[in-house]
Amino acid sequence: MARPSSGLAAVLVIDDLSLGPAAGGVRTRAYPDAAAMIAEAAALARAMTRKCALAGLDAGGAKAVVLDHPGLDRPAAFRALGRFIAELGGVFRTAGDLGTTTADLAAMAESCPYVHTDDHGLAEAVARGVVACVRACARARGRGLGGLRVAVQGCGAIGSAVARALAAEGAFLRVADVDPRRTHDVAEATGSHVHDPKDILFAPVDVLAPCAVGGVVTAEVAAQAPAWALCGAANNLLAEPAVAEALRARGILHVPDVVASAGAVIEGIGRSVMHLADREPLIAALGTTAGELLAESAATGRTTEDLAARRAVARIAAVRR
Ligand SMILES: NC(=O)c1ccc[n+]([C@@H]2O[C@H](COP(=O)([O-])OP(=O)(O)OC[C@H]3O[C@@H](n4cnc5c(N)ncnc54)[C@H](O)[C@@H]3O)[C@@H](O)[C@H]2O)c1
Repeated sequence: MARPSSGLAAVLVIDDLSLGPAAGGVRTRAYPDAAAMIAEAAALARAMTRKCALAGLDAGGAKAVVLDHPGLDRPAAFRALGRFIAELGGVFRTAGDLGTTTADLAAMAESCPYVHTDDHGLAEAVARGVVACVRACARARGRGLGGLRVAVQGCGAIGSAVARALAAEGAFLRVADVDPRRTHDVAEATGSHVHDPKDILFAPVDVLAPCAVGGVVTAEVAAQAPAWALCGAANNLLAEPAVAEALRARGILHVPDVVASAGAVIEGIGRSVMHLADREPLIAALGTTAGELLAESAATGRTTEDLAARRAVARIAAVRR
């Protein structure tokens, strides 16, 4: 959609509605062209479909992306986007994502009841899910979280919550952000070691927890990272599908991000659509799902990414019958 007067140029992809209304955040970025916007929205919407299906939510997947550019009149643009989403009548339930501010969400919510503006507790919900999944990796190696060495990439909303939650469980952390102030604040709050953001994924740790941007786990990371587990909250972590097999072949335990990062959507959809008084059982179940995927991968030789996708497709197919 485009609203030239406000500078709004946005793409909304609704991937699947079989399980319920489609959930997905609004991402705001300086995309190079329309094709890049469509490609990212489609990939993230598909990931949301799988994330909701695997988390046991009555929701499908979607994603909106907004072009960040010098001519963007943010209040007017996000108000227009809110009106557009309101016209859809509730098939798209949204919240924040990278680059979208609290003020942007508030502007959308002026005329749209389907915007989750209260981000209180969402990052902590993601962090509890990540901790449950890191615990599943540690268990697979006969370990606990105490003394586990974890590298956390990104010290934003999610990375800082993940670092706090893992430190509280006794893990030893290395943290890195391209913003040194954020790194410093998180390191100080959690007693963590500050690591160079350029090579945090090659740090000498047990577990990598990328919580910044997607696409960071490249073939080179899969081939050379010293870590034996990968479990982060950034969406669409793998740079390309083939990386999943490279990780498996090296024996790196990989919890797909559609499982590890589901805490926020469980909190949001669990509350607003499913009216669950207590969302914790679904968040705790992420760790169970992670453990099952790791065990099934070890038994079958399939990647956890492939097994997770199959599980999601099977749940959706069952309701379509
Ligand atoms: N916010 C949510 O509810 C939610 C839920 C699930 C998943 N996620 C995903 O988690 C990730 C982080 O989201 P957030 O809300 O914390 O965003 P954020 O903008 O608060 O934080 C992202 C941080 O990553 C840093 N960063 C960017 N590139 C980096 C790099 N190469 N190395 C190190 N640091 C880098 C940024 O400086 C920033 O501090 C995103 O991929 C997002 O899609 C977010």
